Amino acid sequence: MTEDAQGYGDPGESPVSAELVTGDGDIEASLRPSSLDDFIGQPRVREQLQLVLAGAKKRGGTPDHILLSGPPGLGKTSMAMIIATELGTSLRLTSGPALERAGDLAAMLSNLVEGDVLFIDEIHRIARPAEEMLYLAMEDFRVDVVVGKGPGATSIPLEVAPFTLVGATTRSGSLTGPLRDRFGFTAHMDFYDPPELQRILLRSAGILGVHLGEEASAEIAGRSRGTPRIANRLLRRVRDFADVRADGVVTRDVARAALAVYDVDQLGLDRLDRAVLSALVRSFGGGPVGVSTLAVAVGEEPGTVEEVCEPFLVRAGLVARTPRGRVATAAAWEQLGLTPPPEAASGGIDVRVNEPQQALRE
Ligand SMILES: Nc1ncnc2c1ncn2[C@@H]1O[C@H](COP(=O)(O)OP(=O)(O)OP(=O)(O)O)[C@@H](O)[C@H]1O
Ligand SMILES: [Mg+2]
Repeated sequence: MTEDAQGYGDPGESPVSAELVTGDGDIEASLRPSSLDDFIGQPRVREQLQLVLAGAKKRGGTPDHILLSGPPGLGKTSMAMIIATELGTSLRLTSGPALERAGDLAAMLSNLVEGDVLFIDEIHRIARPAEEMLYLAMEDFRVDVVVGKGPGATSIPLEVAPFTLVGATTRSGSLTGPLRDRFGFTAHMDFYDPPELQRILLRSAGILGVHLGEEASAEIAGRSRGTPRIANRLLRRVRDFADVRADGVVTRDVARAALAVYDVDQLGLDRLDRAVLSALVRSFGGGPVGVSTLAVAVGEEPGTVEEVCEPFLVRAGLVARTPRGRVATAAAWEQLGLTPPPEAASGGIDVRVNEPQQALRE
């Protein structure tokens, strides 16, 4: 490890990490939207869910099982809680890793009351025996509990009260086919655009009692990587700065100064992201270069570069993955204040945001 490398700190603790980190917990709970109307963004998912829930209510039954899929910090847990609230039932919460043995799940299922929402977070990490038990429970609202071992083992059928399973996953691709097929509805959560993040920030500021100006909210929204969790975290860092070094009011300049202290740039890149980008452009002429070579250049583990930095650099259109290695796009050169060589890949455009406008013009 070089000294430089230590300077980046633990990537999981970066202010722009999308993962839940120490200190997020209690605050996040207080910032969760509590109804579908309160939930900002994801208009398609909200409309679809509204129909699923209203349909079930009208028929007086339980809704289909629901899978919420999408990257960390976009509101899956919040949405699961909203589903239970909207149905007027209670939420029983567990997670894939907690369901190690089938017995763990059987205990959970036998305690359900009719209409309950069973929320299994990180459902892709559920152990195989529990998963197989879940198939039957989802389909027929019963489970077979095996008692004893070997030839003397008997299987006792157990009724389960009709319930709605809500599963959340950041990796819907790792779900087995049979499990995925048993969900009647899958909601794909997508990254938020800056105006939506701005509304989320203004709402959070209201709850936390932070004086957040319109321009300041735009400044923070632009650096939040499309992720409400990051937006809310940056808001808290900016609030600290405003309370300690200013008069508590978050203006655009206060937000900028605060985010500079935390090394979060205009695009929401942190120090390690910028180091990777700089190595790619300055040391390797823009690539192509292999991810492990790139990792050595910044003194980080290849896994960290690949899983922590790269996804956002690619999404932001700064880096392209090619069969020959990683390549800097023209936007990456420009981001570093350099003139891109003519052969640099274009990229650099957030296709998702631009698409609808494009369609309107045609
Ligand atoms: N649409 C939204 N409106 C307002 N706040 C939101 C919204 N979506 C998420 N948040 C906030 O972002 C934070 C993270 O949301 P949540 O915990 O639901 O994400 P998640 O998708 O479950 O993440 P993970 O994959 O890490 O479990 C919460 O504090 C929540 O209040
Ligand atoms: Mg969650």
